[in-house]
Amino acid sequence: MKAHASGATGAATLASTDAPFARLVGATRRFGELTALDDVTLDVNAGELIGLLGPNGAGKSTLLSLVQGRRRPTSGTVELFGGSPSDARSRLRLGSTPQETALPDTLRVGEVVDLVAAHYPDRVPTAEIADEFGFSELLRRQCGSLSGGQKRRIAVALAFVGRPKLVLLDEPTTGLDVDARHVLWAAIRRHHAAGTTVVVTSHYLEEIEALAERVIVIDHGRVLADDTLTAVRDRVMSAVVELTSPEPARVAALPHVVRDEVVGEGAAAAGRLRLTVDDADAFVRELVTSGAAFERLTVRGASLEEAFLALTLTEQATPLAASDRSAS
Ligand SMILES: Nc1ncnc2c1ncn2[C@@H]1O[C@H](COP(=O)(O)OP(=O)(O)OP(=O)(O)O)[C@@H](O)[C@H]1O
Repeated sequence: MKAHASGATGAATLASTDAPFARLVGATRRFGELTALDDVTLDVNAGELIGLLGPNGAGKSTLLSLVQGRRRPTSGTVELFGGSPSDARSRLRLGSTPQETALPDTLRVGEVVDLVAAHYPDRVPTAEIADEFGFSELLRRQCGSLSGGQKRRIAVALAFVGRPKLVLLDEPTTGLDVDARHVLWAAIRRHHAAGTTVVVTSHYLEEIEALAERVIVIDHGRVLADDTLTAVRDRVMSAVVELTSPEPARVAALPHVVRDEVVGEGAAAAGRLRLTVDDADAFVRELVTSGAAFERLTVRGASLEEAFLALTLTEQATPLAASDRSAS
């Protein structure tokens, strides 16, 4: 795993400092017995657009809350702009959207935008931000009358209204339809191109693919991968192969098999194997060359859950026990 990203964007040169905008070193956060974040070390550098990808409960929000200074690490350190995340000066350079949007029901949308913008020395004009995030027609509406998706769009826009250097977006497009999602993605990309550093969390691979240049995959509080989008996509793009074979242990031991299980019940399903492989074409070539008997082979793309699982197993390089292979 690498802790520093290439930051290969033109926007990186706009930064006034070489220090990372955020730095976590061995950051661990526990809630009682539960370790939500486990020994995380990474930098967020100026100009990056980072996707934090992980399933529900992976620790994404916890990581953001440490950077925002809303929570403290149980152990390890977290810095924001080279100082404490709870320092008010640091927060002026930070924009964020809470997962649960809480806009005051009785205020008009335009009033809320002005209220939030008033905290910042240099703000985006209301009409401009509304146009960019697609809610110009809502400016005079009371927040209480808005749909969940409309509130979501406004909440994300609020993260950018003070022209912060670093924006943290926690699942920005949850609950949005495809069109609204695309409007938001375009606005996020525009702000990034103009020099804003962005960290966005999601459990949708599609969203991370649409936005991020660097991807950090997190699960059970641990960083499983931290690399370019292309490199991470290659690794999570595993496939699931099913086949029936009288010699399952031999098939499961072939190269490219990351995970194996026997599926189905009863005699009819005996020898039916489900394999997660990191390269389906290469696996099938190996299978044929091996001479192992097989029939009824099917291949499909792995679900994100299966891909995460495969990634976890690859990272830990867990040897699959022979007993697992023959388990029913
Ligand atoms: N205040 C809290 N008290 C106890 N447990 C918590 C608290 N906040 C988070 N957790 C637990 O920590 C783990 C990580 O949660 P976190 O919200 O960071 O995950 P996430 O990746 O953001 O998930 P999601 O995608 O569902 O929002 C989960 O098991 C969660 O239940």
